[in-house]
Amino acid sequence: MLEVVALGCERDQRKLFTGLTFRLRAGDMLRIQGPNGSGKTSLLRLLCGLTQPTNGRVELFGQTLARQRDIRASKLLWIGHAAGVKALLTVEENLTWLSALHSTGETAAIGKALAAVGLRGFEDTPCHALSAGQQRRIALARLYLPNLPNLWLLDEPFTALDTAGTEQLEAHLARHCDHGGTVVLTTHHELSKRACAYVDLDLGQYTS
Ligand SMILES: Nc1ncnc2c1ncn2[C@@H]1O[C@H](COP(=O)(O)OP(=O)(O)OP(=O)(O)O)[C@@H](O)[C@H]1O
Repeated sequence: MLEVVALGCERDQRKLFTGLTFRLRAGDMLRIQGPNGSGKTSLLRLLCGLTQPTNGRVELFGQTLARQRDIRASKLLWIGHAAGVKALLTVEENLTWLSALHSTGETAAIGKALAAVGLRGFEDTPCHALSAGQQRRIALARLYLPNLPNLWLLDEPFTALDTAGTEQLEAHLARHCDHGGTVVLTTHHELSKRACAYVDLDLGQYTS
């Protein structure tokens, strides 16, 4: 599904990592950890095709990612480290907007996803009136919409979540993998619930 071959990344003429090679299949969960600044976010951006590698390549379903610009959105779901919500839009409007790439945005599905992340009753609340954890939950509600791509790339998804929210997300990610999905996530958090096919990658070991 996703293959990384001899990948290297440089930012501002400074090498972050080199020689990274791995292959992910349906059902795999890859947790990327490493010190601040080691390049975890930079790696996820490479895996999404948002930036291009200095060396090596990323292949999605057997094709170089750079050549798949038009169809990437249908093959992978990316949630960045910022919640990415618009302060003046309501909770429901934000999720409808965030889901536009993958979902039809039907009201019933939006309502179910918001309920799944504990935001029932907040549908009409403008996002500037929410806490950081509640804003994060809007971004994560995308993971409860129907018809999503199987490959999820998540940058620090546990940021600002409380204990119950963290446990629920861990379980949801593990379930997704155990049903044939694939998850790549960056986090400093030790997962207590993992998919059956779980791999830990310490990016600090690839720093030159
Ligand atoms: N837009 C940018 N332009 C130039 N350099 C950048 C940019 N974003 C990040 N960097 C540099 O790339 C390096 C890696 O950043 P990155 O965000 O990938 O690290 P990280 O491992 O995710 O860090 P953290 O654990 O702090 O989130 C950092 O040293 C940073 O200074």
